[in-house]
Amino acid sequence: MCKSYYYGSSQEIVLEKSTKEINQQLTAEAHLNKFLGFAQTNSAALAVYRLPNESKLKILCDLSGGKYIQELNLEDLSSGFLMHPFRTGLNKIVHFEAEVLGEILLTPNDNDTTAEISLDWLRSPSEQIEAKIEEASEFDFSILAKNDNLRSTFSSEYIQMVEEGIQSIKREEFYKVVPSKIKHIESDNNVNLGQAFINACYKYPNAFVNLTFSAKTGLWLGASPETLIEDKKGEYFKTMALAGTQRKSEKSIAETTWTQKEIEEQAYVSRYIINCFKKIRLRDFDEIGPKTVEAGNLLHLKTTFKVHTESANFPELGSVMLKLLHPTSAVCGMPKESALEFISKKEKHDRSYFSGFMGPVHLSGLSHLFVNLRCCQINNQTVTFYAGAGITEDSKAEKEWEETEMKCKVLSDVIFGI
Ligand SMILES: C=C(O[C@@H]1C=C(C(=O)O)C=C[C@H]1O)C(=O)O
Repeated sequence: MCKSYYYGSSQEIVLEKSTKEINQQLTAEAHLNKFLGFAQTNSAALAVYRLPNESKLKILCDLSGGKYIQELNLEDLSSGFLMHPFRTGLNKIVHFEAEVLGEILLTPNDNDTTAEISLDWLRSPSEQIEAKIEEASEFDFSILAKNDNLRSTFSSEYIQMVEEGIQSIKREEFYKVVPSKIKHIESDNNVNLGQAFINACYKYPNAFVNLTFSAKTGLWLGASPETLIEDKKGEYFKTMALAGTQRKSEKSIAETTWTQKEIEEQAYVSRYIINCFKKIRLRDFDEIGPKTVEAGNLLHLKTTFKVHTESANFPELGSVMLKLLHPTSAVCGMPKESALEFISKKEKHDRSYFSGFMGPVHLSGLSHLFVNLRCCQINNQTVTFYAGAGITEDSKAEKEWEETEMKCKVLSDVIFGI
């Protein structure tokens, strides 16, 4: 067995494949379930993810269980995975160090999850840890928190919140707000997380599919369509304005039409991003869109913003923009402060990591953070789905409720088939 690891600076590791493969007899889902069991029994933090349109999934493990970050400064972080809640306070920013890194190649159009799949180490654990992963027992859901006092948001409550949002917009308190809801589904603690993750990878090829676990953040599964920042060192910086939602129909993407309400709703997000650029006097960027894009069974409007880092001469652009962007008007509203105040007053649940952001940092020169959407938290006996919808003056409350139902379905489909 030959292992070869190439480390760059202390902050950054350059990923090179080692030639060692373990346990050829396992399927991809079985590998993932073993890692989950290992992380739980050894108090480690685990992030499994598949970047949009990639065929490889990455497994990242921090044996110390991850660290709390008080003040987020992207440049100070070492190679790893970042989890940031919607609002800090009760929930904290947590960084998982890339101590152990592996990858699995998912073959295209191969829905056969029973196929044997090899795991390649990019950063290998010790022999002792490897043995522990191989021997790991099943993940025990009954050790997770029991959310007895939480219940699903009623449609009547959500509709009332939307109506109140529309009234506030008419009073010119803000232009746009994004109220969210939660939906609990009983699980009997029999969710096959590995299988749900692999299903999501095949079903949502252009999403950021993620499965994370740590005692500090809990257990989350998601398939996000939205980049918050993509920062490729010395090359480019990207962000996107994603908003406006409709169900995918028979029509082709080119034939899809949008109403004034959706066009305006998405334009607010674009304008918000351009305002952030203005604040730092950045004028030289490419603006691509708005274009119609698919996100599972839904369609959105998307504008991509790209900055060539070298010509902009702004080495800390990623960090600076992250602070300015979050929470964007795609998940909060515009102006940010008054929309946030509305959300804090009216929503009865804690958003936790939903509509926060997460993703790999400083891995092969790339930090790619996604807005945590189309996600759920898995607890003891329940799975909690989160979804929101952008409200403008022309919103129809019942339609917005239906939109949140469709968004919850993105993940409930891969977990429960409903
Ligand atoms: C808030 C969510 O999604 C966001 C809101 C959208 C909208 O209001 O149309 C569309 C995409 C996302 O930016 C969610 O998925 O929960």
